Amino acid sequence: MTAPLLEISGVTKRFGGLTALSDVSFSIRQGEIVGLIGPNGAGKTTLFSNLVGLHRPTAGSIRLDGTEMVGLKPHRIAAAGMVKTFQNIALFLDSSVLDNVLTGGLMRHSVEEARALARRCLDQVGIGAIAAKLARDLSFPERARVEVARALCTEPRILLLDEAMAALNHVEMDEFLALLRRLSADGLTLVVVEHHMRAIMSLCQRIVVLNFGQLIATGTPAEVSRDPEVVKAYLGRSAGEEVK
Ligand SMILES: Nc1ncnc2c1ncn2[C@@H]1O[C@H](COP(=O)(O)OP(=O)(O)OP(=O)(O)O)[C@@H](O)[C@H]1O
Repeated sequence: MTAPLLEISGVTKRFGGLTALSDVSFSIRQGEIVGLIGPNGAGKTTLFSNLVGLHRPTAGSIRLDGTEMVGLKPHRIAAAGMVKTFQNIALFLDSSVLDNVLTGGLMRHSVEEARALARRCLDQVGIGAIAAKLARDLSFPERARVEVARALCTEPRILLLDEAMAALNHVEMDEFLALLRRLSADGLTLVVVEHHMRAIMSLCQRIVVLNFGQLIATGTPAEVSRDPEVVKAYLGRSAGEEVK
């Protein structure tokens, strides 16, 4: 058994009197696709923010390939190989797709190298043809892909996707899922927060369920979808489909 790529141990996050995450522990192996689900307010976004250094956990440890990430600034964590895409896609609207994506590469590369890398990342996500388009003119599916390309331009080992499929219809979502499967096949480790249950269940090998900041279940999609506590907290309300 190889050591986990990401090891989350006893992570607690309090905002004043509110405990958004309570002693959360789980680990992720290299190459896995893990889904993170739970009702609104369960702590999913807070966990992502703690993982990438936007928030510092009140307690606990986050080890990436054995190295402690707690206390590091987001750019150091990104340089170590862990980045997230954003729930509300924050692109530079008056810049081209290529310029938006190359910002991800400037951490390690010169502008020229970052531009070449950005072109490869755009090709990787299937939108090389729209490199010159302004971000403000993009469709939702294009935006979702640009956001992934920008994250890929940081050359991550593990990519956290925060509701990247929220604005997509079913056909667009299936195309996006195919992209994520390709990235996974290329060796990228993925953690996906998503309310679309069909997407999560078909994509992920393993699912972690949060409720009121606590980890209440982890297992394969089949295991968690028949876990009585998960059904009560989350799935029961959705009849197995989209929840919001
Ligand atoms: N910066 C903050 N200050 C205070 N409370 C916060 C902050 N960020 C999150 N919270 C609270 O922490 C809890 C967890 O919120 P979080 O956004 O992580 O949940 P979530 O599972 O991502 O929900 P959703 O599915 O709605 O995005 C909520 O009660 C939320 O109000």
